[in-house]
Amino acid sequence: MHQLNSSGWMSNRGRQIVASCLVNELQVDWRYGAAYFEQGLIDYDVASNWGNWQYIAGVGADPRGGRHFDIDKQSKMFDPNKQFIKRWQGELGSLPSDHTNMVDWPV
Ligand SMILES: Cc1cc2nc3c(=O)[nH]c(=O)nc-3n(C[C@H](O)[C@H](O)[C@H](O)COP(=O)(O)OP(=O)(O)OC[C@H]3O[C@@H](n4cnc5c(N)ncnc54)[C@H](O)[C@@H]3O)c2cc1C
Repeated sequence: MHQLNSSGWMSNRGRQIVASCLVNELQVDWRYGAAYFEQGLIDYDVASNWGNWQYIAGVGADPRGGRHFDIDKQSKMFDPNKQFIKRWQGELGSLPSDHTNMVDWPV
């Protein structure tokens, strides 16, 4: 979220992970996340954004559930040396890796 907030961009994997986190760990209505991405993404596109949020939330045209990303597993697979986390985590850098909160979300 720090990357999105400061640059307006995030990788596809990052978007999927934070969307899953908002919906599953934080139990927030996916539409708040989609609206937040809409105002923050430099490549915002109505169909890609809202369609991908629906996909992660398991609603819409393809309402299959179970798209819950395991944050620790994703981190170990794609950021094993925690370079990305260290680069973007900012003031949360000293907290445990399993720490999730709403500090960067507009809720
Ligand atoms: C929750 C969420 C919101 C998103 N919102 C947007 C958005 O507002 N605008 C947007 O352009 N993309 C959106 N995407 C799709 C995707 O994240 C970006 O297109 C991708 O990150 C762009 O990076 P890239 O150019 O390196 O693409 P690459 O990963 O190299 O892919 C090449 C091209 O394929 C297309 N593409 C790749 N993955 C997706 C995908 N999951 N859905 C649709 N197209 C894809 C893009 O046009 C991209 O330029 C969203 C994805 C998620 C999970």
